[in-house]
Amino acid sequence: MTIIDTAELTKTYNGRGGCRGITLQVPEGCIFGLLGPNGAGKSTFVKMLAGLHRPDSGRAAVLGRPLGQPEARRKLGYLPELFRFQEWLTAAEVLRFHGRLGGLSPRETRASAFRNRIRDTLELVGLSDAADRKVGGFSKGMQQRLGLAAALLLEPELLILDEPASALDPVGRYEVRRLLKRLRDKGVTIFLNTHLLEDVEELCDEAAFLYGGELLASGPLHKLLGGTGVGGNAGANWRFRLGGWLPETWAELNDAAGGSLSSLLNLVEADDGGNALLTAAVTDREQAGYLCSLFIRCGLTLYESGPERNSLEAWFLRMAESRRGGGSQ
Ligand SMILES: Nc1ncnc2c1ncn2[C@@H]1O[C@H](COP(=O)(O)OP(=O)(O)OP(=O)(O)O)[C@@H](O)[C@H]1O
Repeated sequence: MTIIDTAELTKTYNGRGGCRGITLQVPEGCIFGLLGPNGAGKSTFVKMLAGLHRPDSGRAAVLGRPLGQPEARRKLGYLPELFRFQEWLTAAEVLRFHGRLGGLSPRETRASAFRNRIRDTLELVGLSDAADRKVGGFSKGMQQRLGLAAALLLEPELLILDEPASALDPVGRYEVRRLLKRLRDKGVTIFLNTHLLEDVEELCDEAAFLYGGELLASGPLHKLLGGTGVGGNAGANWRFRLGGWLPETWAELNDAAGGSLSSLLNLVEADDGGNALLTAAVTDREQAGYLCSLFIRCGLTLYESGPERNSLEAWFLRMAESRRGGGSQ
């Protein structure tokens, strides 16, 4: 099922800025990253999805229903880019208030099931100890965690997060990444607007790139990166550091793989000590895992295997540069 489906969606501010003609599909159960430089139109697009901005033109459906319909909004969790909470309330009280905003009756928000839900949600975002503290005394990172808790509170099917980790320290970012992966595993679709490319690289199955209010590219991440030829070989997006490499190793690996290796794998460098760096254009993690098992079967030591670092950054810069070169701005 397509969870977000837009066609030529447009919103400008008195004819300026915003975003124009955005046609985008987000499949169910994925983490989708929205990328683009400052002022690209990302937040404008996200606000339309969340029902906060009315489009000037175009069509969109969220969770199978037209934008802004209460039925779809009930299944949607939203963390805005700029949030402010009632400083005089405690964290638990803020969430109870969000329960009311989400359509629960006063009785329902006082029920023990909902109190437990508040407790569990605060635990999910690492705020258990702060449940009864006033939000006015929270650090920015704690407030962002509370914002995430508010978005998660009513167990949404779609989570729209506008810069969810911008105020978090490295541990907080790691925890949020882990939480988002767990939610995806449970079937929640996550739409992520972020400048943190390492988060996109690690989390996102698909992504879109906005520039100057227009959509320049969208699709599965490995296809987007592959299309630009970023990396050691055309489309390389995975790297392996190996030990025990000998001059005859390549031929052995190729035999073990049935002769199909050169279209997939690229030997970037190998030294006399047997250390080798290889890159590959893999289509998914399973294919990277297959290569790892191949290396081990051939007696190599696998020191490192993971996404090619900075490939997304290189892609991002190229996309922005190509557009600037094209004189669109
Ligand atoms: N309320 C507003 N009134 C007038 N112009 C606006 C308003 N909100 C956004 N814009 C303009 O629309 C364009 C897109 O802004 P938007 O905030 O959607 O971009 P963004 O990609 O989210 O940027 P950032 O990464 O800096 O948050 C910008 O040129 C911005 O100045």
